[in-house]
Amino acid sequence: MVLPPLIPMIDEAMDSDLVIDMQDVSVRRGTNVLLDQINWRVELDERWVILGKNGAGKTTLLKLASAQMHPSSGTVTLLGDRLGKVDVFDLRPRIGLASAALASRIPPAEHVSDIVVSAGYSVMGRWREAYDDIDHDRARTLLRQWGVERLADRQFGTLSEGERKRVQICRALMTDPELLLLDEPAAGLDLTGREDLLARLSEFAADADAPAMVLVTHHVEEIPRAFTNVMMLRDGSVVREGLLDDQMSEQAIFDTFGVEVYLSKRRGRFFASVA
Ligand SMILES: Nc1ncnc2c1ncn2[C@@H]1O[C@H](COP(=O)(O)OP(=O)(O)OP(=O)(O)O)[C@@H](O)[C@H]1O
Repeated sequence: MVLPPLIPMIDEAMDSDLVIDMQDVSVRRGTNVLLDQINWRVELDERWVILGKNGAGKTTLLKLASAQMHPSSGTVTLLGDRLGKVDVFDLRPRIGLASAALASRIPPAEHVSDIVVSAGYSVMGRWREAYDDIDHDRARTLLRQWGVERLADRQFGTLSEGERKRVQICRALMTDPELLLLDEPAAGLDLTGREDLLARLSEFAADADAPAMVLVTHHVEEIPRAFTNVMMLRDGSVVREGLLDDQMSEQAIFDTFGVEVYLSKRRGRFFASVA
């Protein structure tokens, strides 16, 4: 009798810390190849930054990682469930997502506390659901942790861009997700707003109880301290992938962005200027 191979099955079953597993993933639209043969594994204790210029495929990658899109080919497994074989409506509450596209769907008159508390029901704002005290307590705690508790009763449309970003992160964390995806969280912020947000993200990323994190950005200056890994994308293909300190180099930036830079690292942060 021929026994089935046991070892690969055991490996897969035991790796419960594997949050994202993409194998040979491509996304095509007509003749456009948005992502080409991506292989990517994210573990629970990892904090990834996705770097690339406009059109590199970063948002497409996040759409796969947030179960908003299926690949044209290859396999995407999120939190142990394979896309195509799982009800994405069960999966999505386990994944927190903050992006400009989501923010643009928040009605300006919606109250901050309602935007956060309603995340558990995958609706925007209060709708007609009745929430438990425990939900309201969690929303308040998150708003306090991210420094925006005083805004709980304000309408979203009256907030500054920096305040909006932090409220979106609170909403993304409301369901206590195992994976947090942040699409350009520092975009549109002034220096103070950016540095405040990065400090908070750095502190959060260093917390061993925080979820796995993936942050998309165009700028190396926007990589928070305590981030561990990087994927650099260009034209839908991976240019570099691995530990941040191993992969970040002037050559890697040139290969990704097509521009020569001086790259430095100061107090745990990267800085690039054109050479
Ligand atoms: N539905 C579609 N049909 C055809 N091409 C598309 C479609 N959606 C996206 N693209 C193209 O795929 C490429 C990757 O888009 P994507 O939004 O993932 O890039 P990005 O790295 O997030 O860019 P940015 O930094 O500007 O947000 C772009 O060239 C875009 O024009």
